[in-house]
Amino acid sequence: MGQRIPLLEVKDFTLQFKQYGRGLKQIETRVISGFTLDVHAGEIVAVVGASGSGKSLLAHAILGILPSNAATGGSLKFKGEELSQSLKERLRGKEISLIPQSVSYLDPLMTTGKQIESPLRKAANAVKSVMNRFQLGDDAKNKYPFQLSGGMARRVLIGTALTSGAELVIADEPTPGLHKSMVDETLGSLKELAALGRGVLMITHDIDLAFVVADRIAVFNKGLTVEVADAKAFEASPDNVKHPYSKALWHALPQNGFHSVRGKDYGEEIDAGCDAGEEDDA
Ligand SMILES: Nc1ncnc2c1ncn2[C@@H]1O[C@H](COP(=O)(O)OP(=O)(O)OP(=O)(O)O)[C@@H](O)[C@H]1O
Ligand code: NI
Repeated sequence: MGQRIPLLEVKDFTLQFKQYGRGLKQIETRVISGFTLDVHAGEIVAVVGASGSGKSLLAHAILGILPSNAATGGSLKFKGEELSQSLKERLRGKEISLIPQSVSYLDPLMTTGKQIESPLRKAANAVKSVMNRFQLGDDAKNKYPFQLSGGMARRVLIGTALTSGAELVIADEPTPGLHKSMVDETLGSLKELAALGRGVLMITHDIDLAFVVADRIAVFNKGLTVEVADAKAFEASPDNVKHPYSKALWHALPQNGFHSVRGKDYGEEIDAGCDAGEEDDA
């Protein structure tokens, strides 16, 4: 990727929570330690890690939407500029867009059509094509979030991020519960964004999804990057990755024998399965 300045640069990033223990004693819990990663324009980088390992918090830190008891260290830069809270707020939804993990991020007071339209001003054609692509027909357009099924709400979130024109799209577990065809549309859309020169950070616990779209895969375990690997090489063989945790993720895949690795080395059971419950609205 040469000397180009990355779109997103995460360096020695740490995240901890202040919580009250017994007797009002404050304790700090470290969730992310020394995380380093960059995303260049035109590439898809996946962050793969187990549930509860801090992946969503990383996304929320980049967007400036962390809970108030969180404190961070290290550096987050967008196009070479340190991301202060005020810069994050200026970029959010414009140059940096999030496909959130939870559908509760939809604005309850805005119809589907308006949500998808809102990051833009008047690109009616773009809105229409996204609505068609994600099977959100004219009837969906006038619905409010409480009237949408889970799968439909998820498609609205994806559509909203796609029309935003953002240079960096962060997709936090974008596909659970979607039909296979919609999973393919979503992954295809992320690839198109990268082909258009945008950067995509895709967060997932499902390494197979990462193999389908990512150029590079950052393996994340308990808030630490254990390594950043070339996606194609990683998919081809566990010999192409260095860390035992990455190798174990590969072996845990169904097509590689489903060797679930019990956790004494990693502190948890590695689950490479996909939790894809089928979409509930068709
Ligand atoms: N406000 C908070 N105070 C204390 N701990 C928190 C807070 N919010 C999140 N955590 C903890 O931080 C950890 C990481 O959470 P996060 O949601 O980033 O995980 P994740 O990797 O996205 O998991 P999943 O794959 O399930 O989405 C969790 O163990 C969670 O309990
Ligand atoms: Ni998460």
